[in-house]
Amino acid sequence: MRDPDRLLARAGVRGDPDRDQHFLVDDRVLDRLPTYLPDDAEIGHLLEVGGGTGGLTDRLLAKAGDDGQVTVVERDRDLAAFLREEFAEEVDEGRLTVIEGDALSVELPEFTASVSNLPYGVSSEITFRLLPEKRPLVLMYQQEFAERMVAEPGTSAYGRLSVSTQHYADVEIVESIPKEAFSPPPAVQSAVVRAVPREPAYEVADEEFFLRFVKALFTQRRKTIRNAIRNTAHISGLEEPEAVVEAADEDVLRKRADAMSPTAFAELAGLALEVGEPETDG
Ligand SMILES: C[S@@+](CC[C@H](N)C(=O)[O-])C[C@H]1O[C@@H](n2cnc3c(N)ncnc32)[C@H](O)[C@@H]1O
Repeated sequence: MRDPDRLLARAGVRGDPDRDQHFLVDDRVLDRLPTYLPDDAEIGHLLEVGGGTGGLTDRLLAKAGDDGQVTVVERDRDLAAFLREEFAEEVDEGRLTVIEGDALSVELPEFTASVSNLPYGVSSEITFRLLPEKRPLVLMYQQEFAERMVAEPGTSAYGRLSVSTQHYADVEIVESIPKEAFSPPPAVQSAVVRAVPREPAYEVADEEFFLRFVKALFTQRRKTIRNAIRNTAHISGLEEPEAVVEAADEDVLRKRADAMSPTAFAELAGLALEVGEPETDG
């Protein structure tokens, strides 16, 4: 395996925190990251968002093996050029593709799994690009963000992020990473989250509405669901919030958003779609 300190030296860069550049320089952490993929994950095509100086790219190429491939998306032009040069052999063999561009807007390949140390400034947006692809993900975040993703109902960290993440996948924090594992060290501790996709317990016909509805109800997390549905129709886009209140179970209406499981949210969103006449973008 390539030494991450040497890669950093060869790349001749200093990570720039303003551009979300914190490079992993701890060999042991780098070695462990791919091992967090579930045992039955398909390894054929691994995606890495934010390649940096290539420490993780190197491990992913080893994980993918001679028959597999890796695609790295890197926004920084110099780093993308460095990756192509450093891994020239793998690029020539067709085992590595380096896409220079913004992971929020470039076309992503059909990957089978992703392992990435995400740019923290756009963690949320990237996560919601990757989750709907329904592939296993091992992603690194700021600790506090990771805790919100995996939080359970009734806890202070539970919110919109927890519900919308857990709708798509079973998620858990598999490791916390100290700042010293990075160069330059970020301001806060990091955590690795494993997300294993599964069929939602309740499929909502319009996912965009579901996410908007959850967002709306959490703007009033201290109110009952009954009042939150009524008060947030301008956010959820429900034309007939009262019809939803009439059709929903009393047990649900009495709860607060932070006590509702992701499945309960999905069921309520399904009902709201049926009777609440939500506005649609189309
Ligand atoms: C936290 S660093 C991780 C680098 C490397 N994977 C590692 O673990 O050492 C994030 C990387 O993402 C890149 N980056 C930042 N914003 C990006 C974006 N919107 N799209 C693609 N790459 C981005 C940065 O230039 C940086 O190299």
